[in-house]
Amino acid sequence: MNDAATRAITGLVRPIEDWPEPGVTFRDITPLLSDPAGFDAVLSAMADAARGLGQLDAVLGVESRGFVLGAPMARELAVPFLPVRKEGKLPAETRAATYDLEYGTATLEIHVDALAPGARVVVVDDVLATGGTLTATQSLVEEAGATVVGHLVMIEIGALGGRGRLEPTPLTALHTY
Ligand SMILES: O=P(O)(O)OC[C@H]1O[C@H](OP(=O)(O)OP(=O)(O)O)[C@H](O)[C@@H]1O
Ligand SMILES: Nc1ncnc2[nH]cnc12
Repeated sequence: MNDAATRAITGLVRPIEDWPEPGVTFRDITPLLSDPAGFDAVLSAMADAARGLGQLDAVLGVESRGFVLGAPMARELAVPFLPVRKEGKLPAETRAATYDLEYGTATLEIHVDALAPGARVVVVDDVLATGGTLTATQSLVEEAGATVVGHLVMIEIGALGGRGRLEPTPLTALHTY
């Protein structure tokens, strides 16, 4: 693992206790995003991990923090960036998946014409908690006849067991709490 990325995450991601509800330790990435060297280290490490997954046809980013990481990664890898959005935001025909979060429920959507059958994609997000977000995203990809070759997150919250829900699809996390 990239030491500069690990240092950036452990030094710049801020724990906020009992937010957005009691019992949750929220991992706030905003201090890292405002540190250009730290942000660059994390993006480089994530792009390196994505290159290790072999040929990729697209990077999918999950709204909203997955956009912040996924779009610059797609640019670095020179592949399309495809947004997976919260309900009601995408203008053309969509498919949808509803899922549970650590603190609520949500629905994600993707444009029906975003993915070609057979496409190989990586899904990018900032945090893996319960795995609901990435599981729902994978189901959207598979409904399109495409394949998630890997999930890629900056931070894994190990105690919530999300990794197990994603098996056998590989998950790379730059840092696990
Ligand atoms: O593994 P899970 O339990 O699904 O949780 C992880 C998801 O929760 C957060 O997003 P959130 O839905 O809070 O939206 P945001 O990125 O717009 O803040 C985070 O950015 C991940 O997408
Ligand atoms: N504890 C947490 N911190 C940041 N983002 C999250 N998404 C789900 N759980 C989270």
